[in-house]
Amino acid sequence: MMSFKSPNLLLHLPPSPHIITSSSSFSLRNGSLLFFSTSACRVFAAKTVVQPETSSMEMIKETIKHASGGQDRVALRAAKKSYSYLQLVSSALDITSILRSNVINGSTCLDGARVGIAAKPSPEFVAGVLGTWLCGGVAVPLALSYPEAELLHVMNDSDISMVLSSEEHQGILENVAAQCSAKFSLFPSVTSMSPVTESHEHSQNGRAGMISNLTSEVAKFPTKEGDDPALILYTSGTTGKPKGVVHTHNSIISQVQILTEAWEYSSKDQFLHCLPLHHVHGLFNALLAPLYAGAVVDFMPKFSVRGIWQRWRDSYSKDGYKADDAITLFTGVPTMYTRLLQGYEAMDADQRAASAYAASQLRLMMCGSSALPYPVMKQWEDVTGHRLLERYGMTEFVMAISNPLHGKRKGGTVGKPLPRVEVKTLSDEGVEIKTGEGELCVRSPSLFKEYWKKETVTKESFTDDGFFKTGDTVTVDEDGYFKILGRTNADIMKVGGYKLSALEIEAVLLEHDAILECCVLGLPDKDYGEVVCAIIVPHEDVKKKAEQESKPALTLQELRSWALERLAPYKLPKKLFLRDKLPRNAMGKVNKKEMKKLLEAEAA
Ligand SMILES: Nc1ncnc2c1ncn2[C@@H]1O[C@H](COP(=O)(O)OP(=O)(O)OP(=O)(O)O)[C@@H](O)[C@H]1O
Repeated sequence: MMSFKSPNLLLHLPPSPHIITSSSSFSLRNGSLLFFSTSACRVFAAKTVVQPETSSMEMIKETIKHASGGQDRVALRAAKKSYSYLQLVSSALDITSILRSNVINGSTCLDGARVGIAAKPSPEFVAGVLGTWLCGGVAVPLALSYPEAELLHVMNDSDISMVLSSEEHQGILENVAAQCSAKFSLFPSVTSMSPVTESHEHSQNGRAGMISNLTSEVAKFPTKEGDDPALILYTSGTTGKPKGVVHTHNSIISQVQILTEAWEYSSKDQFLHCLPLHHVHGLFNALLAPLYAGAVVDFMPKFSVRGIWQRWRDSYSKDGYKADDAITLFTGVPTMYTRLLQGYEAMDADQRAASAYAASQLRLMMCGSSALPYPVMKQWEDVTGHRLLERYGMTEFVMAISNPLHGKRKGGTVGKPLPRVEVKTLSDEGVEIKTGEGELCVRSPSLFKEYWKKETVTKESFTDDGFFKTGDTVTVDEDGYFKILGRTNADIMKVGGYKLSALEIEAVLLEHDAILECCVLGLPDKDYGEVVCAIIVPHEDVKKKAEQESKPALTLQELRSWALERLAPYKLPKKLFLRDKLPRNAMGKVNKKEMKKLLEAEAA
């Protein structure tokens, strides 16, 4: 019996038959099965739940055998072109040829060799990851915003054998590849659908031919187990130097199934995607899980406030019109919603009405990666009617806790554990606690395997019973909803005898009319250990008015007397810095460790 390592080669073929063989070591229930075909191939999604250690070669072969009929479905949209599941798989197979001839002299298995993927969100990126998995490699999505030195660190650390790059990034990547003795190739371009193929139904004979090609092509690839590495993602480095987080085929398939189930992703969904792909938010929540469910992913590679509102208005209009390619799902980091609200406020009355209506028609809007400030959540709800679904995740386990799709979404919390995710809270002494503040620990089928080449750090990150220690301080409310108080070593300040959450203070300060953005952190103090310090970006109009009057947009005294009614005295900021903007990374996060160093240097 042939088995295959990549459960992630998932494409959608409706109407999909139920595929169960007596010889299969898996069962098909509620998820979806991604599925590849030959150069004339296609990816299918069949509802399934994969048991651990299942090989997807079996599923692919069985799916091919039973597949019949159906259209050439759209998987992706990018730059006004559509790409079918079939075309993606076809390109993935082209990529296997490049990898095989460059990395392993024509043999079939990369055997865990690392392949750097350098492309903006595009069909090339997806085909690159799928092609790497298909021939036994480990995909390493590269951060395109990284300067050369950081790219070199990541590529040397993960010991990359080959880089696949788009033309746009050829200059820098060819150079870095040469410095770390990795092979380099440009992506072959992915053919887009013509308007004819977009609506064309393949004949039964045509499909039979494709399926038979697919079967023979796929059968040429080697067996790998579900616990083999499939993906290395580098952490953002908020808490230290970026570490390579190794995910396996099993952890990936588990996560996409968990998300599909929790948020009811389906083939009826169309996801507007505008996040980077080297972080879990953009890669799993907005790409792999929707593709697994057979949805369409619509790439907008650069976040654009105007572009997003426009895309929603093109999807729905107040006279009841709904476009065929209407967006149903959206996810973003909190700062994106802040910017979208600013864009909304700058519109005239008619455009506001049209925009608010269009946004209200989406099925689901989600938020995460950092704390969603309550004022932003409230304003978004007032404008669009959507209470944002806030969830909590991390590179090491992707998503673990979420507010519900149906049921109460509680502001200021991230909800409850997702299906099949176990959590516990440990006190400073390492004892499990049911109330009060402590470190969140997570055990889930989506947990990573290890930090790349960091055996000791990996070991230290887990409890004896296999829970991953997140480094985040949390509390649980009376209904079992989790509240993230922040990174223990960056957001939890020790002031006098108190442990204070910077995130809690930030949420309150953001309610001040003059404050657009803020960051709270503890600066060293000889009397109190640390003092609360607020770095504030004032609203543009407040800033302009203050400039005209030759005074600061906000003084520490004004801030403290306003906050006195809302915060305990020991939580009031003792230092205030006004800034034009906050230094944020690709996921909208402020690196507080870096920020502290800068402020300390400034104060010295
Ligand atoms: N909804 C949320 N509310 C508050 N914090 C969140 C939320 N979602 C994610 N986070 C924060 O983001 C962290 C995970 O992000 P990521 O894995 O990118 O790590 P990082 O902290 O940004 O970088 P590094 O691991 O390199 O320090 C979580 O541990 C948590 O602190």
